[in-house]
Amino acid sequence: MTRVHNLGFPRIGHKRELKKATEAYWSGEIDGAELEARGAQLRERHWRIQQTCGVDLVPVGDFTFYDQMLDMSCTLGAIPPRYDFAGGEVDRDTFFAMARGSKTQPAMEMTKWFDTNYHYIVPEFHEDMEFRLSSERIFAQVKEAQALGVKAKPVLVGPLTYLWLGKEKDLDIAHGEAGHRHDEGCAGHGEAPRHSGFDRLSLLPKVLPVYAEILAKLAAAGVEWVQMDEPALVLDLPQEWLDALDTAYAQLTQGKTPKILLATYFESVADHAARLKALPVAGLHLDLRRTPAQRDVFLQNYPADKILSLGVVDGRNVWRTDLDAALELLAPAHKALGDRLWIAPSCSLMHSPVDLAQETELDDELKSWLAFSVQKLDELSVLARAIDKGESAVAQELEAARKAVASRKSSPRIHNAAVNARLQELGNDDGQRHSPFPARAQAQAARFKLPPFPTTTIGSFPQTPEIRKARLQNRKGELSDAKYHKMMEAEVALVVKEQERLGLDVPVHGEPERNDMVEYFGEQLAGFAFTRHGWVQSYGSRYVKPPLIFGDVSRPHPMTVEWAKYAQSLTSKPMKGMLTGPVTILQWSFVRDDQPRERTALQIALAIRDEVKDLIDAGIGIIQIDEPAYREGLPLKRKDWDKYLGWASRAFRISAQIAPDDVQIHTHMCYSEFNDILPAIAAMDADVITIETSRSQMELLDAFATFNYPNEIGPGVYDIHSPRVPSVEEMVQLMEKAAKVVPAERLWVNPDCGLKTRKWAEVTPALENMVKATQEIRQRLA
Ligand SMILES: CN1c2c(nc(N)[nH]c2=O)NC[C@@H]1CNc1ccc(C(=O)N[C@@H](CCC(=O)N[C@@H](CCC(=O)N[C@@H](CCC(=O)O)C(=O)O)C(=O)O)C(=O)O)cc1
Ligand SMILES: N[C@@H](CCS)C(=O)O
Ligand SMILES: [Zn+2]
Repeated sequence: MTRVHNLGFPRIGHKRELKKATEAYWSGEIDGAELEARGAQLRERHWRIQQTCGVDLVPVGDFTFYDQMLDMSCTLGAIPPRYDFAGGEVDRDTFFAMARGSKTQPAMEMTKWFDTNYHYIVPEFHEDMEFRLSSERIFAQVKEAQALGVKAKPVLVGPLTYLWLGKEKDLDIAHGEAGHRHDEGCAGHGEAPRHSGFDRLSLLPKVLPVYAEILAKLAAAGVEWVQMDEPALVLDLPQEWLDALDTAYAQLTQGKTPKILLATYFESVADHAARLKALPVAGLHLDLRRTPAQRDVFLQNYPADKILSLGVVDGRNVWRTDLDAALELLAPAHKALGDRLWIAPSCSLMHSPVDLAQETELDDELKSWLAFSVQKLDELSVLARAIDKGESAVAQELEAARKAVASRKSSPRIHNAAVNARLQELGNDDGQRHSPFPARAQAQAARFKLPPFPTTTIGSFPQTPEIRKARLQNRKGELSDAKYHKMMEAEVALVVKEQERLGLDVPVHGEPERNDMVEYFGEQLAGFAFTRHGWVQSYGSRYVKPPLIFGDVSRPHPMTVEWAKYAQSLTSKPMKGMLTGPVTILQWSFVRDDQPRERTALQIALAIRDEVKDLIDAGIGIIQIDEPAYREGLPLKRKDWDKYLGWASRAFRISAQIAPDDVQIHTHMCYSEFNDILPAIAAMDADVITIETSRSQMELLDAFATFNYPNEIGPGVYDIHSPRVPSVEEMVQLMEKAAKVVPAERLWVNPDCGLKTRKWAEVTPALENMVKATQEIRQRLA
């Protein structure tokens, strides 16, 4: 029999119960016992759903109150000394302090999980670190599952991936003497200082005994299979790390342990096929959605003592699976492996929304094209029955899938001749602006007459509970469109007035009308659909609802122009228009899989270009096109980088190209490390880039200087992920540091990112200080 298993189920709950429970706990509304009870309820519900869908082996340990990497750090006792962990079991307060910071200590760093929009808590390592089993959570959850009659397959982050994704830190940082406190809003900061004399791989011999202890305990608890997630294997790992894989798994398979399923996903591991086949583990999992070609490489001489799990249902996207194609992909594997073939989603389903059944507002046709987590598991069950009992046993299901796939292919909703004609017309146009940067800079200086070190912000101002509540009431029909619009206008007026009072040189409208910087645009563009409940976790208790790109993209009407015009009418200063860029919209949406991403990006670029034109026609002279996901879109394998960076920078340029010389185009980036892609950032040719740098103390700018970045830069001087108000002196110092590496006439002053997650009580004094710091720096340096 073909076994169906799952790599992970979304933990957030159908109605975001996890978010509500954790936030209620943080605010003191519920106590720890209630939080645990709600967690247990969610786990039970999710296990039952998976059983009902026919999953034979159910993942356990995929549930966490914050992040699976943080759970692993707690299990291994990898607690940075600054949290004063006394040993024993890691308590809840320590766990959340590591995630979000405490009154006295900064949180741990957070960064992107591979090329997803999920962020994990980065393990911190120091040379003398000791590891010790410090959490019983995984064992307790296994027991909980077993008591419910669930066949549990515990999931652990494997030792190689765990170490690879962590960072060496100086002990003074681990002790909390450096760095700033930040809260749960912190996502993906710049490169943390690395300890030069120590390599985290040297910790492997210390970490393995704890893994061995965990495995032994799981075996004693009657566990048959453990899933070890080793997605780091899809990256370009150094040779010594690959060699360490052999050592690690040789050690972990000694003695009485459960069988190990080593899971890889997000890319191919075909380059390591021989090594992986020779590992003493009991099975491997491959992501065939990303790279179907892996199948044959692994099937060749696949060891007779191993099972092979094939991920044929996409865990990262929302489209219904073409079951015929999946069966075709599985047929040779079944022939070669028989019952040693397992099937699964390509990766954990935590990157997919929970249940399509909740989407009562989507039209039937579109809905028939989709599968969320629950439906994906149903698809696997159909595939298993088709393999085991023949296609006639699931004829109806296969026919329904066939119809849906055919309807999606041929639907007139997908194709828009005008969009394709525009792409055709674009030809190979590289999107260069009319004049090179120096000429543009001159025209812009003459038009805007900005002072040296101009001050600005990144776009959003606090999204207050009142704003969110009004939006919800409007959606429910309890607040009319007119009243909602008036409320948002009042907010814009308040934000503009506050910026005038503060003396900011380039104001923004504050983005109060936007639920999210991508979803807002997705809701207005043709070719996009949006869901009511399609949330996925972005980090901790922060979730996003990615729009669905199902067809050719175009812009039926202006999206931001009225807001920008209104904001401009309130001030004589140049109002900065605010757009999200094509790569970020692409990256943070569920994208169509029937055409290359590049083509979809270009379509979005043309839609954004239309908006840029309308903003310009409305008199807006400065326009920011945000690209925080530019780095995240980078392929996981270096060999694929150039191709991506070529089309990504072109898509950005195409969106901005229409701007005449005296229109200043800004872009903004955050949440990533940029040093390795500076030429591609320069190739975007934005007049000004505002970029996250304050947390790394402007380290990033060294790279900008070395590369001789040609255009203007606003290195963030205020870490908006922290509630802490930076002092004037601190920001002066950061600017002085910046002015040492970038010519003063090319520098701007601004925060690291948007202020939407902050409170006014933090924002106002921080911006006051930022303006004071600028006045000082002008006196000293201008
Ligand atoms: C910059 N970041 C973003 C990423 N991806 C995006 N798509 N968008 C981003 O901004 N990736 C990298 C980072 C990740 N950072 C964040 C930061 C903050 C959030 C966040 O705050 N998420 C909110 C949901 C935002 C949203 O869509 N809000 C809607 C709906 C609000 C809502 O839940 N309403 C409730 C009722 C609320 C009430 O009564 O007060 C309801 O509908 O039931 C809106 O504003 O209308 C979150 O809450 O998690 C995400 C990623
Ligand atoms: N304009 C957006 C960018 C966030 S990355 C904001 O200010 O929130
Ligand atoms: Zn940002």
